[in-house]
Amino acid sequence: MRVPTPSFMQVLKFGGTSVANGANILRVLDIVLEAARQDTVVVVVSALGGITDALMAAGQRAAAGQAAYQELLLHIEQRHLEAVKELIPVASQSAALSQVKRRCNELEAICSSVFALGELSARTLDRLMSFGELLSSQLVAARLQATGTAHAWHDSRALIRTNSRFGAAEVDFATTNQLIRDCVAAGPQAIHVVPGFIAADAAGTTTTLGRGGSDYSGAIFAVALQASRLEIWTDVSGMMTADPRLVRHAQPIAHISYQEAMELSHFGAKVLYPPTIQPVMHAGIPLRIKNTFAPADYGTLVEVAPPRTRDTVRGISSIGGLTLLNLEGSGMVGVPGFSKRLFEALARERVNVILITQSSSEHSISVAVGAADAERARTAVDEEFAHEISTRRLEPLRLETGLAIVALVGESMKNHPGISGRLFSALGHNGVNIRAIAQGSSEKNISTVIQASDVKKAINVLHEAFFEVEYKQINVFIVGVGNVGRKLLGQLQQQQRYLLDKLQLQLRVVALANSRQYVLDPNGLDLNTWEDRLAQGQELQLNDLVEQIHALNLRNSVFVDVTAAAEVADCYAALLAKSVAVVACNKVACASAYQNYARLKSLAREFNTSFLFETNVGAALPVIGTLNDLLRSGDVVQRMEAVLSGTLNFVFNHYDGRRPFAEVVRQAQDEGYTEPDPRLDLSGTDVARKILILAREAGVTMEMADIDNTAFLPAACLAGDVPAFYEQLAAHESHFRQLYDAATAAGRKLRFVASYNDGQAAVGLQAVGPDHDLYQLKGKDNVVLFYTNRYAEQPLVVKGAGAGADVTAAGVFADLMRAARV
Ligand SMILES: NC(=O)C1=CN([C@@H]2O[C@H](COP(=O)(O)OP(=O)(O)OC[C@H]3O[C@@H](n4cnc5c(N)ncnc54)[C@H](O)[C@@H]3O)[C@@H](O)[C@H]2O)C=CC1
Ligand SMILES: N[C@@H](CC=O)C(=O)O
Repeated sequence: MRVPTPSFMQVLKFGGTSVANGANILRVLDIVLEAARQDTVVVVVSALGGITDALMAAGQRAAAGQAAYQELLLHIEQRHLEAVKELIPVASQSAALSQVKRRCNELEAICSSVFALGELSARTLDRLMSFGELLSSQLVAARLQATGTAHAWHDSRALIRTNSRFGAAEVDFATTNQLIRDCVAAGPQAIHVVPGFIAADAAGTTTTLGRGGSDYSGAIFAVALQASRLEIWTDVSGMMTADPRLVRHAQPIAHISYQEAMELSHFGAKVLYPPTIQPVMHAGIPLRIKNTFAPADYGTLVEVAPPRTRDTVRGISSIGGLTLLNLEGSGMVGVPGFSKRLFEALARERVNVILITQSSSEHSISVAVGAADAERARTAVDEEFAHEISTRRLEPLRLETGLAIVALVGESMKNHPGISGRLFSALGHNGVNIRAIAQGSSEKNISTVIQASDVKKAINVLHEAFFEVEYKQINVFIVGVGNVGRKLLGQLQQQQRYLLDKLQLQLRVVALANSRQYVLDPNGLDLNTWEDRLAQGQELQLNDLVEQIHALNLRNSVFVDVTAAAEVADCYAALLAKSVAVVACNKVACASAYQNYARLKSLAREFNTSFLFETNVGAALPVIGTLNDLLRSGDVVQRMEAVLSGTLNFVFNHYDGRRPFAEVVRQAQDEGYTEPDPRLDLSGTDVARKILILAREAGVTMEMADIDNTAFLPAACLAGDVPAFYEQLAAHESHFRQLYDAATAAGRKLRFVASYNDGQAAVGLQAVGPDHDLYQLKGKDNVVLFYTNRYAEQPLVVKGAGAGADVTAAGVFADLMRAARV
């Protein structure tokens, strides 16, 4: 790299949005005049935003015999005439207006020839497209003229010499440098205005430098003039850590090396046309990206040795619209020349290879190419290897479509172990499947090939992992807003600020549903107004909701089931299989067929997500967590004895014959301890589910039918619906009174006990004496006694409130935090 000699020349290039209309051009000229107070300035101008596309479309329409090309020409002319009127006082408009008219007449003539011939060659297209930059640069010059500012306008076709590769011409730098120096450096003016993008071949025929080529024109002028700097003025404040359209918290990168800028620009950071960097890098010219609409912003300085920052990754970028070509077969192993033939076949078809990866077994090579090239590539490669395919040494080329590359870029990555580990773990936790990986030995770029539909999620997840250490977004979908759900929402609302400030966690409730309706807002619902929003929500179809959760594909997604519904539990598998974490206080899934319970747990493991249900037993008490801790540390559960029903404990602690049994049960329901259907509590089913879940968590394969449930309710109480149940409880008051009196007479208390012993589980009512561990259990408390190898004599005891909407909601909240891996 050469150290440039001091120069008082700056090259400023302005993009299409910067010169989109008269008002913007005035901003541009403020910037130019400011720069010209110190240095000679070369102003490289792009076409007005949207004009190049309009010119191409006009040419294509004309070639297709569509007279409607004229509408586009009219539109192009109007845009420029309007700009003249905005820029130049009426009295002096006529010269500029007639210049626009003249250019547009030329344009019309070319288009009508294309129309007559029905053909648009690359050469003619270059000619057509050149009008965008010719017109825009002349507008800028016309304004300078009108304000009496000394300047010179030059036609870049006389200054930049290229070969005749129309559409992406290659520059002859030796001739170009001389032409530019002779013309610009020799001129007395402080401001030189030139059209970007266009050039000419040795015969003087118009060529173009590729889409985005105005940046490249800027670099060509900067190098030829040995400018002190090149500034690319655009509509964003520099290169960003990620595409701001995809990542809300993307930040401008203040300093970046040429190499990193090159990597990022190749990988879709559209602010800079990739070929721009190479020439200025070799000439050692600093390149600055600035925002025309926020000129005070620092922007991005591309330089040799940017200052070190704590960020090892400089930016994250992506390219979409890719197809992976997979060449596989045992015939390649140990045989030199296969890759050469593969790449030659692709090169013959002018297929641009974007990424290459080969397994060390040499059994397969994967190559990412643009989707538009894929079928041509398939034909070329299958023809090249026709013999090997027919003899089954190779498989026909296999194509995987709908892919994209997401890449981490940063020169410091090579000095930091663990970058790829963080990348894979962040993507893995979010169910982003990596189809291929490439990392050069220079470690400036780690590229992953993933499904295009995962790009937004992947970039956000990686941005959080590498740039937002202090900030993580959790997206929550809550189904069920009854007793517990409502309390949960209240707790989330109350804690949202705390979570953000203290844990740097942005917890967003994206969807809410009850049995009838749901409301979904990808930006998160306001928890102060959720009831109104839900009341105006859409009719709930659970499958639709699940599909929408998949389609949104938000990072760190957690589905929370606060219902008692089997159909909601039936959704878990589909969610877990897409790496959406599931938190449930609904016990249906874990108490369903063992096979289903085991499958859900295995899906969570397979898809690297969480299935959490601590509140299934003992509400927020750490029962399942404690059991898991015992097992993980190698202990073995021998026996469990427990009171697991808050409702039944409340009922037997409050019933003394003075108030009817039915009334005490009603109170338990009113206080929010019972299941939505209280018959599940009173019948012992809820307790049977809980001991089943504990036994399963302890490693036992068991079904509901294996649990011995000694009911204490007369059968008639369960014969009808809930109102009938209460009527029957009242009708059988003497039965309950008898149970109570018998226990009291013996100095005992009634407890509904769940027990597990050596693979057998049972639930039933017992009258326990004062020396029994369960005798003193107050109110709605639950207790679990774990007898294990380590806790053989005295059990490990977990005890406390085992029911109630508030505590249950808190337990769900805690699981939610665990699922978010906070
Ligand atoms: N209350 C407690 O102490 C504890 C309760 N639980 C569990 O919490 C869950 C919820 O209990 P509660 O809030 O008392 O029930 P609830 O009856 O008050 O509320 C249930 C909610 O689920 C909704 N829902 C019902 N079926 C639905 C469906 N098919 N699709 C979508 N939404 C549906 C309802 O509209 C309602 O919003 C139950 O599974 C219960 O076992 C767990 C531990 C303790
Ligand atoms: N209905 C249950 C609530 C918790 O699971 C109970 O009473 O314990």
